[in-house]
Amino acid sequence: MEVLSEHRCFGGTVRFMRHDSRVIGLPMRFSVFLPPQVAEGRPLPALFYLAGLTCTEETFMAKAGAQRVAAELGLVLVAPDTSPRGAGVPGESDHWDFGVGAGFYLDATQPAWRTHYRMESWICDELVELVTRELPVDRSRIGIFGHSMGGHGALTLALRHPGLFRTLSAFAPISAPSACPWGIKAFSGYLGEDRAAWAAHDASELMARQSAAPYPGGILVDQGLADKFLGDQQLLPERLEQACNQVGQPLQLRRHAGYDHGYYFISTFMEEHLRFHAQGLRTA
Ligand SMILES: N[C@@H](CCC(=O)N[C@@H](CSC=O)C(=O)NCC(=O)O)C(=O)O
Repeated sequence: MEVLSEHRCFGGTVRFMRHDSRVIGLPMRFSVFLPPQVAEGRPLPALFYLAGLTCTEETFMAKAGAQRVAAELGLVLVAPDTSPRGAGVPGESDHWDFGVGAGFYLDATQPAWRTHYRMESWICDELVELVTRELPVDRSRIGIFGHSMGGHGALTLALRHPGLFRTLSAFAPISAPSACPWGIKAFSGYLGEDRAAWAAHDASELMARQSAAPYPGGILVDQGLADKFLGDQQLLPERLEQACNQVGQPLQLRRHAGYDHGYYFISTFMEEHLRFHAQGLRTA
């Protein structure tokens, strides 16, 4: 693991990191925030944040305003990049919502993409292993959250890997990707036309298949009502709400008048998400 840069922040440290990923077959970047409590020498709870389309490992650290409260709560923050970079797939940078910056947190199965576009295995296998080995992180107390495409990632990775992430929340997640233009484009490209394969990466469909509530302590989702992408039917939070109701999964889906899709919205509610996770990870 190589430290690319390091910045003091609220008594802790923001680090930008790169490592040679075995799973992706390329160097991958991520950022971490280590709170001041690392000096106490005990493993700390950690939160993985998955960012949205066009973002990098820097977006969350620079824009979400999470470090002050994470420093107070003693939470390590980990923010992975949103796709492989330099895979060399023809046309991979031609679209802002597919390819580079748009890995959709799944392992692609289609020939052009499947060698390098393996974001699910990178995060759930390699990165969790790496940060728990190299940083003072308690593997039994990891939570996950994310925004938009990253909200889809947080929800699906949590549901697909029971027990890995103890707490779960999202900002304006793509809640039913099989039924929205972004998801249909990404799933067709990465997974092909088999709709059963899509369902296994669709948060609402995964939730509807649960036999019991996977997060009995609840899931927190915030959604702005002035979000352009909500109006464009890209997010479909009502489908997640319906699936949660169906299986008895407690969901706090908070709809906020006037807020859009961007980081002004995210930073407004960031503190409440951090406290929600810290509370859940304390009792984990
Ligand atoms: N270029 C796009 C807008 C891209 C965009 O809004 N990305 C969002 C995530 S959208 C879903 O995953 C984002 O987080 N952007 C980073 C930011 O700093 O706001 C367009 O032209 O509409």
